Amino acid sequence: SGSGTVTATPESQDVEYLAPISIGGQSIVMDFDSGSSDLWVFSTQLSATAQKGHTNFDTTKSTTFKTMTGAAFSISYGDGSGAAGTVGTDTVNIGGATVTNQAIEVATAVSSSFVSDTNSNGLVGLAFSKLNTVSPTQQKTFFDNAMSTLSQPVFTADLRKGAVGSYEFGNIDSTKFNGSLSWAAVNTTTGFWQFSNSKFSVGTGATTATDGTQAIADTGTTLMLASSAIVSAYYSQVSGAANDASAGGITFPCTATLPDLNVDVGGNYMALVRGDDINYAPVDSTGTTCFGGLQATTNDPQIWGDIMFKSQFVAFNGGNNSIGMAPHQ
Ligand SMILES: N#Cc1c(N)n[nH]c1N1CCCC1
Repeated sequence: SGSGTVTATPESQDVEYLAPISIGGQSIVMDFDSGSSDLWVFSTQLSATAQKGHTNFDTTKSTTFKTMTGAAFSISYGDGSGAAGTVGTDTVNIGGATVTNQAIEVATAVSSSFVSDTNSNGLVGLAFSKLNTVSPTQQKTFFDNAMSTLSQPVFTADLRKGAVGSYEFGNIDSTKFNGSLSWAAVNTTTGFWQFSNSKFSVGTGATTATDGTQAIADTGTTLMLASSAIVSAYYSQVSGAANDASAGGITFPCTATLPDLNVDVGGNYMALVRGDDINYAPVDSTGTTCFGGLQATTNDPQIWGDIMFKSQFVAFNGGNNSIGMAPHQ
């Protein structure tokens, strides 16, 4: 109902951005992910080992939780991580925006990377509901459920490099970006917030066309995974950049000057990704070699994650299936 805003806090090295939600009155810090569509949470039904260090949702302590008999979920992510469990409904409140019958996916098993990341206690999936994994009856995302009662059918991501930002539902705060938003059509067939990317330029260089590539806006991915055309053109302008097998991707001297990257979004907006944001982090404590925030993927669509969000304020419009961007204020 109305609107709601929560603070988005980066984990160390901006690996992911976490925000608090309330489930049946229990406050739980979650990873907000515009690249998936399940709301699942650590629970007291997990093994004691898995629960250790986490906030674990306890269905027995919620007076509003209702079991969804016979329902189950099982989700696996591109990085090999995953979770599975049972399903119920409860009241979810995110910064004031409330859904009373939200499907809550109660984890009974989670993969090791989730267990070890004790800052995060589950995910809030914000992609389209067609990707939700609940069976036998697919469930809707929080945003899908909230849309009809939000002041506007939108949510926004204001993510910052090494600093707190915000997620907002139902309102677009124009004090958070420069100028006006540029809107692009979203292709909803894949279930992602997917748009066309037809060209790019590096620094002040010439614009290069890309043949019909697409990209998704994915807050649940740390880096910006782009086509090899973009990535090779970009790093050709960075002296000392090279693929570094031991680091698992392209690295460069931490002293390198990184140009800005301009990427087309939907054919009518060149989104600037700051070179400074593409210097992701040193690969080790010596601070000599740095890991690129821009890495190559053969995946189509490309997966534009948090590195892009650090330069661009992003609005997701579920009313007309469009995505809006503008440089942060
Ligand atoms: N891999 C991956 C991935 C993605 N593309 N969006 N969100 C992801 N995860 C959320 C929690 C773990 C991975």
